[in-house]
Amino acid sequence: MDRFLQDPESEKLLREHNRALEAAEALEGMPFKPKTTRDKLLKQFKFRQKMNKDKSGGRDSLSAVDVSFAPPIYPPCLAPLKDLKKLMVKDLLLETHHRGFHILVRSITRAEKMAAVMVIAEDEQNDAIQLRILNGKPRCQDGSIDEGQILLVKEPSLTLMSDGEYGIRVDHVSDILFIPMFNKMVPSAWRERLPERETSQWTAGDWLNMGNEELNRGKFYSATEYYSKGLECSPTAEETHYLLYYRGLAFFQVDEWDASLRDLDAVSAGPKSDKALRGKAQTLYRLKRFRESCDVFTELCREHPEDVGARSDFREAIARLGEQKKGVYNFKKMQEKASKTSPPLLDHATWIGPVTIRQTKSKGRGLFTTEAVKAGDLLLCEKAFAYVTEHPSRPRWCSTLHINTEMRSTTRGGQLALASLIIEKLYKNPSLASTITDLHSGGFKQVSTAPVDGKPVIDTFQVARTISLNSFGSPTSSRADHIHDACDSSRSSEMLHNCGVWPYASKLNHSCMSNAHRAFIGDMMIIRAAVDIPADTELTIWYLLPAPENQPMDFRHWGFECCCAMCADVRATDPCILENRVRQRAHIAMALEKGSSVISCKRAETLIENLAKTYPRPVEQVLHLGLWEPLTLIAGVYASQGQHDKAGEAVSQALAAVGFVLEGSVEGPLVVKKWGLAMDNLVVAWLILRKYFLEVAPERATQVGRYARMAYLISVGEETSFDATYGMSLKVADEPHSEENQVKGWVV
Ligand SMILES: C[S@@+](CC[C@H](N)C(=O)[O-])C[C@H]1O[C@@H](n2cnc3c(N)ncnc32)[C@H](O)[C@@H]1O
Repeated sequence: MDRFLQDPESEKLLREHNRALEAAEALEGMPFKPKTTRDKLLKQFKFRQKMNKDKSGGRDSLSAVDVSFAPPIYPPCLAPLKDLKKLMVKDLLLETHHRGFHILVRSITRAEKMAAVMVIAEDEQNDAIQLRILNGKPRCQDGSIDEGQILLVKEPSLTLMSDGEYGIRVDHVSDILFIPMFNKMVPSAWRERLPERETSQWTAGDWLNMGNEELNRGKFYSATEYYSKGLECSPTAEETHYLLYYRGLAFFQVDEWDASLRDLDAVSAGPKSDKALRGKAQTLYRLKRFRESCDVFTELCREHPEDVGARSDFREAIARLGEQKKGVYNFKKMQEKASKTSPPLLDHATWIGPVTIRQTKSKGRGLFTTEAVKAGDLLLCEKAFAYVTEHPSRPRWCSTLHINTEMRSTTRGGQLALASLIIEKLYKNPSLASTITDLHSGGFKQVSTAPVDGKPVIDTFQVARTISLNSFGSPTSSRADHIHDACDSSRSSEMLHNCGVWPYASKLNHSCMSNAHRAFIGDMMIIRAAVDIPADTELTIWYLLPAPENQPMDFRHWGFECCCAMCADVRATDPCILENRVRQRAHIAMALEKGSSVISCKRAETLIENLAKTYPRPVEQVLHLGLWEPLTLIAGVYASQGQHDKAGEAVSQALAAVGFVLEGSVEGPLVVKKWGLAMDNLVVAWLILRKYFLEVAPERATQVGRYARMAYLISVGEETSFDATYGMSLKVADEPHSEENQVKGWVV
């Protein structure tokens, strides 16, 4: 999740922006009289380019002071180009959306990529203007627009930019068209490279050669335009074959898999048909259509057994199909890969387990079990549809700051980048659009998604709203997070510096009394049952961790109020009692912080008893969540003193407070009859209990150790790394107590 900033600096920025915008709005409809000349605009732009380059250590400026602001919501242009009249820069009106018009310009600088892709462009009358493309860069995957590129903006909006200059702002990717030089709309004065009289005589073969030249130069978009033109010029069967084949390859290179597949599908038997088949299989793989990918690989291997290179790709496709069908993953390898790859994008398939999407009574859709499952069972393992990383070590000045004047908020974080990534992916591959448009969008009024001028229409604001309701922050791996938490209980949101969208898991609703738990390995989300769950039961997760002080949880961002027993109880509880709980917890923490003397432990015990009295209702009716932390804290202190009986007693009480029902003890086998909440340091709690059993009934300790593993499986998503994480600690715990045996960081 993005971080909402409330520091004075951000507040000031928001106020200044609001003032500037109000002043700008007062000028709506006034003629645009540029206060900055063409030369000055160019000079300012070049200065900014240099500053960015310096800040990013000489690399081109993909990072810099990124400030963006969300304008009032407006829909993308739905009109075809033929219905739009042409405008010049001098015709533009301030703070106006020029519905029914378009403007044709030529970039006179290279693009600068900050929060937006920015260029200075001129019209045919040499009037220059700043142009900013936000939320995606469909034609410039590296954020670059070459000098001389012809651009057409549909229904342009002239508005005040964050730097105080007026410019054309493009929020919807479908509102900007990249016009090839040979297009008839391009004025002859701008056609330096390809005079019209020349290209009008070209044959399909000429276009093919020109396309190949562009392909070899790595200008893939440009190449596709030449091949497309060639296909319009009555090509021979052989030329058609090559035009489609190379265009398919070029589309593949720029991640336009829908178009690539269409072309490679149409390449019939003939030269390069083995390569076309391989390209097709790879494209289907990218589209996660693993069954079809395997079918094409099978055909390829049958008809071209000499193509040994295809076999390793085929093996990967088979592995993905296996994951998709059976839900069997090599979690150990996944952990290794996630720890070594940045961003941690893992090449794995999604497995949908015994779950299905159904309508709930009051929460929209939800995810339900299709059969009874046990705590720890895998329910879903999903690959992120889109995922971005914002490293916390990234200096403040190069992190995106987003000002939303309408929502009156200033945020910093990855959601803006995530929205851009998704917009780009959908624009390039319309077949994927419904994955996002089907998600809950909080009642956002959707525009028609029918293509216009042969291109999909993407509403940026709809995607942004959907992302804000369906994306989640995530650690690079829950294991790393788990280790961090166990060593330092002061949980920091800075750990959640990645964010992504997992469309299937997005159907999970929240409950503080959740019965499922999500974990991450890179961009794979792993959902496991946190308790035993009957068939046909709605699964819920935590959107936010339940507050231990039992303050009412704030879900206004998602537009609901949690109705779980704990939240209902908090609402019904006298605020003085809630305040008392906060005070008691602070006193307990202070008592235990002061050292582990007998007196401080005794005082902490008394305070815990007092805290317990603030929960008048029995735990069967409402959990005593606020007791968990103090009880596990004191258990850790007792364990470190070798007082395992007291430690075991405190853990048993802590488990009961969060809903665990244990049966048996020293006399009989210890069995979890009912699982409670999947608390963060549950594993450590079980390990303290295990140590107690090692002292009093060693034959029971193994079972308790299994529960520790189970808690780890639920929390981290997999169990294979348990020994590496806790092995040393367990070994130490099994030995007689001594000061030196404490593994730094672990409380066991
Ligand atoms: C990520 S979506 C969850 C799936 C959603 N219910 C759907 O129909 O697609 C988040 C939205 O679900 C709804 N929601 C989630 N948990 C809820 C709860 N405990 N009570 C009411 N609504 C809830 C809210 O509308 C929230 O904005």
